[in-house]
Amino acid sequence: MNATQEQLKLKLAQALVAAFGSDYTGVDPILVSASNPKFGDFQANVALSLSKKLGMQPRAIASAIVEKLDISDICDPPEIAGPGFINLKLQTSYLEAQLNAIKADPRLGVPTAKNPQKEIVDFSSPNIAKEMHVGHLRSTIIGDCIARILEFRGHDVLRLNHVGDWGTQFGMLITHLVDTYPDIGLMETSLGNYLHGDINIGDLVEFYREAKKKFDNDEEFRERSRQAVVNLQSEKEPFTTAAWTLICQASRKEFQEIYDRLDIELEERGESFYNRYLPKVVEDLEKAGLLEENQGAKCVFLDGFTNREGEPLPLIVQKSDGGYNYATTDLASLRYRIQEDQAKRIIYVTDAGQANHFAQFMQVAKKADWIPDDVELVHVPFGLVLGDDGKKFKTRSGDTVRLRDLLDEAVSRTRADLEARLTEEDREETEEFINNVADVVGISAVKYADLSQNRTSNYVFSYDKMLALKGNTAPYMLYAYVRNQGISREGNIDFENLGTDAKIILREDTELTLAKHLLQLDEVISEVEQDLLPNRLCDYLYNLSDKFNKFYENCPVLKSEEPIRTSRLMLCDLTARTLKLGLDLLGINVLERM
Ligand SMILES: NC(=[NH2+])NCCC[C@H](N)C(=O)O
Repeated sequence: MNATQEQLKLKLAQALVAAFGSDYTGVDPILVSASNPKFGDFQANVALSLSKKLGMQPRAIASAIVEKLDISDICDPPEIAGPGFINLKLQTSYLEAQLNAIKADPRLGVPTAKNPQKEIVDFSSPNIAKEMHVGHLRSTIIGDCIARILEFRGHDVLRLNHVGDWGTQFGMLITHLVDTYPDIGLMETSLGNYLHGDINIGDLVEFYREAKKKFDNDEEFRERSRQAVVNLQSEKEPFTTAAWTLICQASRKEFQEIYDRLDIELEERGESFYNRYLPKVVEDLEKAGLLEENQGAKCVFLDGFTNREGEPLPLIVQKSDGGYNYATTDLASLRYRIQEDQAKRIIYVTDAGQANHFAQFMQVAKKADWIPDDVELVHVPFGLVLGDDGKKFKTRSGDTVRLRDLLDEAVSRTRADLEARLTEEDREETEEFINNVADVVGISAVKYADLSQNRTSNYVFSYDKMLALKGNTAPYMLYAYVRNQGISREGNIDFENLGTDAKIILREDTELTLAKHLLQLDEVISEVEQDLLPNRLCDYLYNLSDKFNKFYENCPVLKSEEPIRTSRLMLCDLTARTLKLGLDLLGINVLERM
């Protein structure tokens, strides 16, 4: 609901009380968008719902409300239609005034949140020594977009990378490291301990595979790996800790390359961070009387999760060997984020496959009374990335796709398209220009393809579709911006120094439609802030460029007489700035030329 709607709602509520008395204070006037734009912009349906209570015909109720309704500064005189709808149509002068007010505002009329709060977005979160896969890519893109929108609204956002940097697999990785580089030694320095020697892990995924193979086949290796885990978890054995650090750093370097290319800011606080808080989780669950032993494991039985026999399922928080798991870590991190970070909303962005995990540990935390009433926990699930064949996205040979290769491919295809276009248009551009355009458009296409889908559904990854110049794609949106800028440039006016008498004037229907859409940005952004669906913003921007095109087809801009010429140029400029701001919130940089 935007400011205009809020104002209308308020005035309707006041009219209702004026007409029928204070018993009707707080009654919702049921203001919604008009079911048919022919009838106006909004309709209030309250008269129909009050008919029984008042013992009156809805149309009579509607006219009694309208009689007391003073909205002459916002709308044309209201009309009563059908069984008793109150139809409202925004006045052109009102729309003009609104646009003239936002045109000098860098936030384009989007207010900051009334109650800014601490929000944590837990996203990306790949696992050390494993490949960062397309699922992590989705989490990274969606999480970043959500964080950008919350930041724009003025919230204090903590972007957390909950990397999988802890667990029994590190035993075998450390042992394999020692076996592969027998010459390594420990250096103890004032800045901490590290390993020295000729170490070059190279391909970490391959390294992981080798370690796993030995672990599965060699009892002696397995035993040493177990000892390494014990050493690591005690955090007291410097060599093991240094080896672990080295492995994490190698992975981190690879992740960072991806983050740099995608322009992602993230603070790493991995699972290991919570190691020291794990025993206390179990202790406090015990104190809360929630803990039960089940085949040697400590667990909490869950409501609403049952096995095939219909018996309640347990959430294990400590395994029979004393080890902790993914859920224990999430319980510890949850407490830390509430108590230390003082978060009021914690948003977890992962694939829908983890929905049970989130529902389960959140249920346990609620049972233990660890979640204050003013704290909200939200799992933001997303669907799978599929290949053309409708199966999980893979390379032709059936391997998981490396993100680096995926981004390279998007960029090189963009480059090929661009070069073909340059030849066709007989245009010459520098190598630098071509590189930059290919990079921006290629990366943006990958991001936009992901964000423009309703995240809850699976989506089919297709280079052809995401790179198409037509349709709801990044290249199309970036073009819309460039074209728009081109018109403004040709108009040759200085938007920043237009003077106060330069005003937006709305004459044609297509201008009015565009104007109304431009004024809906704040509503869309607060919707995304609530329901965390970035595709709403993509849809908004796509519709914006569609409405702009219709306006541009219908209304001459550069050839118009003043003051219409300047007014229309200002509409172009506002559209361009709205596109730029919207794309920026999606994590996409615009180009001035392409
Ligand atoms: N707090 C969380 N559990 N965050 C998500 C972690 C994602 C996990 N590392 C994975 O790759 O699936």
